[in-house]
Amino acid sequence: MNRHLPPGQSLLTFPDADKSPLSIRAKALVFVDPRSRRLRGEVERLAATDLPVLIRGESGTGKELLARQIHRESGRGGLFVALNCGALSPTWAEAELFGHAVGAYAGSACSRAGWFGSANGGTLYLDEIGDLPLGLQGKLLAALETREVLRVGAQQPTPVDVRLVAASSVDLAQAVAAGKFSERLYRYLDEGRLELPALRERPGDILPLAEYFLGVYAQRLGLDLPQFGAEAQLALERHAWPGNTRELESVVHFALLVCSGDEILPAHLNLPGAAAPSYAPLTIIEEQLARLDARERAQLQALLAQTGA
Ligand SMILES: Nc1ncnc2c1ncn2[C@@H]1O[C@H](COP(=O)(O)OP(=O)(O)OP(=O)(O)O)[C@@H](O)[C@H]1O
Repeated sequence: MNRHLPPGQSLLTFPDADKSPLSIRAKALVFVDPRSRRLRGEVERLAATDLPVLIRGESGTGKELLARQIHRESGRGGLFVALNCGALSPTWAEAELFGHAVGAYAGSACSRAGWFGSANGGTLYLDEIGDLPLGLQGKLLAALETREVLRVGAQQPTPVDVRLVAASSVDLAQAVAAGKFSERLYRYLDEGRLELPALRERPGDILPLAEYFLGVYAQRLGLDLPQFGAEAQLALERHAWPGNTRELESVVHFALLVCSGDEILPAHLNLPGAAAPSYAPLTIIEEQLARLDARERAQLQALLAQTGA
């Protein structure tokens, strides 16, 4: 694994990853491209402060992994609580985020802390913060600034100490200009800004990430570790990766599953424009043949023989 990684800070492994609440995938951060290495320095600097952080980056670039790293390096003892703002229920968003008191709703026999309260002493990661309803944006800012939260139906505020790390795939400055995002919350978040470039803008990360994922999946699936052939490496480097690191991870996972030898070829990557994989059409043809009667099968086989398939 990581045969081509240069020595030094390129792979940051999490020693206690198995014991931590981090996802099974998040066992390391691969930073090889000069832009990623610069980012690594900014992450270290911001993690040591108590500043809120806004991570801007396309979907699948690794924003959540970066947010987890900020929490890890901050030394905050509480939980890392991750929430996608687009997944909040339109009806219950306030109670989901800020919690509720006993009896706030019919049948609510106990109080709940909500996502915000659950991150007390830790870090609240709000993905796609631009999707947070405008009314809640003001309440979020008030809770962060006063370090108190008023649960739905409560008479008294509850003290909370939460560090916010937010992420957005859209330009929040434009959302502010369009009246869709609170300017005050934007200014609050803008104190700690991290730009996570798209994978195509940090090409030096592509092969190290691919090798890292190959090693992770080979180990997890108990498979021998193949190598990326020179042409496959070129295909990986040439692809534009619209789905960023998440897309690369699934391409590598797929390649490992369909590669039968010890070398991954461009066809195994199944990238648009790459050589057509040899296994898929054959499988489809075999399936089709099995469904036909003897006469149809003979006709199709004759046709295939003519076309050379
Ligand atoms: N530098 C990296 N090193 C190792 N793995 C990475 C790196 N960046 C991203 N990944 C992996 O890529 C996948 C996508 O990352 P993540 O979920 O953090 O992206 P995201 O930007 O938060 O995506 P979304 O915007 O869709 O929520 C995850 O499996 C993550 O572990």
